[in-house]
This record gives sequence, C-alpha cells and structure tokens, in this order.
Amino acid sequence: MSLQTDDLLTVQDVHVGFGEFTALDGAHLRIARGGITGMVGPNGAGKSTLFNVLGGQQAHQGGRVLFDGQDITHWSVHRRAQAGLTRTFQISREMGALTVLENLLLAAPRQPGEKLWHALLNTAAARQHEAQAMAQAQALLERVGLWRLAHERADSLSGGQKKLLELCRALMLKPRLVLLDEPAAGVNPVLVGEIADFIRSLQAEGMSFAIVEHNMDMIAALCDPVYVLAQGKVLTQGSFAQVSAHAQVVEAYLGGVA
Ligand SMILES: Nc1ncnc2c1ncn2[C@@H]1O[C@H](COP(=O)(O)OP(=O)(O)OP(=O)(O)O)[C@@H](O)[C@H]1O
Repeated sequence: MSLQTDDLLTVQDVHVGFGEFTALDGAHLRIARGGITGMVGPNGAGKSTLFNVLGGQQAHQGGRVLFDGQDITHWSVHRRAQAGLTRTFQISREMGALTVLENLLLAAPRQPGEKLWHALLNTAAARQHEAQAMAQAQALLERVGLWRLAHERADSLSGGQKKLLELCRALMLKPRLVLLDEPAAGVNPVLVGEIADFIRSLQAEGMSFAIVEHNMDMIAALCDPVYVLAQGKVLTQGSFAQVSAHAQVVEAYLGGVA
C-alpha cells in the first residue's frame, strides 16, 4: 500500500492475536487528513482492537502504523497524544464520581517540563497553566451546552451528555486526529444529531476523525470513506452507498440470512 500525501494515518498489515485467536489479521487502512473515516463491522470483527492499536493501548505482532508520515508503531499512548492522536474513552466509575469540570481539568495536558514541585509550590507558571486549562474547559463546555452542569457529577449526565463530555475530554489535548469509539451508543436520536453537528463543526476547523459505530444513520451522515471489518480484515471500503451495496457486507452483518 503506497503512502499518499493526504493520508494522516495509515495502518499497514497489522496483526493482533490473543493466544490462538486472531483478532486482527493483516489490517490495512488509511485515514485521510481532514476527513471523517467510518469503521463498521459485526461484533468481534476487530474494530475495538484496531482502535486500541492506533491509540497505543494494544501491542501488535506485525505491521506498522504511520501518523503524519512518522512510524509511531512503538510510541507510547502519551507520546501519541502529544503528537495529536487521541481517542475517547467511556467515563469510568471513578471519573463518574468527579464533576463534569473536574473531568476536563484532569484531561488537560501536562506542561512541558512540569514538575510536581512546581505545582506544590504553586508557582506563577503552574497558576497560569491552571488558568489556561480552566478557560479551555469552560469554552468547550459552553460550546456543547454542558457549562450549566459543570459542577454536577459526571455520572448524573444522560448517555448523550456523557458522550459529549468524553469528546470534550479528548479535545482538551488539542488533537489533530480523534478516534471516536461508538459516539452514538446509548444516545437518544436528538442528541445523536447534536453530536454529529459538533463533529462536523470540528472537522470544518481542520480536525480529522475515525469513528467506530454500529449506528448506520450516523455513519451514513458523517463518514466517507467507510471501512468494513470482518474477522480481523478489511472486507471492503468506499462511500457508505458503495459499501452498503457490497454483497459480503450484507452477509457479514446478517450472517447470510439476507
Ligand atoms: N484481551 C483480549 N483477550 C482475548 N480476546 C480478545 C481480547 N480483546 C478482544 N478479544 C477478542 O477479539 C475479537 C475482536 O474483538 P473486538 O472487541 O476488537 O471486536 P469489535 O469489532 O470491536 O466488536 P464489538 O462491535 O462487539 O465491540 C473478539 O472475538 C474478542 O473476543
């Protein structure tokens, strides 16, 4: 697979096995700069494993991952995030007990060279960093309509509000590419529309996305191209209309019933 100039991220021949079981079996794909790339496929196809590989949470046995032309295969999660590649995570039980605002402040990047003693001594630099993080968090929460809930516990939010908070946590790192893991799962249709609008407005500002999602309305509305994974491989890719017309996609989703 050749590297194209508008590729922000490429996955080349990635393999992941868990014991005897092969979760990714030579996956290849490209994520375009400035685009919203969709990833769909039946349960167990390897989508989450692929996201874990891209985010640096999952080691792989073969292949490589390039981000903006650099081989990041062996980079840590932290180094990837610093380079502008990050992903959303479900709000954990521990984070759910914190407020909405605290969730964002904890996601703020550490200052280069920041040392614990700086923070302990409450230096001017630490105070300035804190003020910047606070301003950024407030701006993000205002933008998604959650500022009025800033001091509520994160686990009191609705499913859709939690998804917006997860996305805002990722945005605190000012990423170039965000991997969105099922942004529509457990979200009512009105909020699905709001989340899609927010993603589109971030794209218009130059951000790139990859989305794993079972909600085909969201994939159809946002994503081009769409990759279809099945049994750890890319089955096909193209526009939503193209992949939906692919006979094996129908087979992969409906188990040959159609
Ligand atoms: N840590 C692990 N140990 C063993 N097997 C695993 C592990 N993680 C994933 N798997 C297996 O790898 C396969 C791919 O899982 P993965 O979660 O990537 O699929 P998915 O496409 O994201 O599915 P879903 O849509 O249900 O989330 C599954 O069969 C899963 O059981």
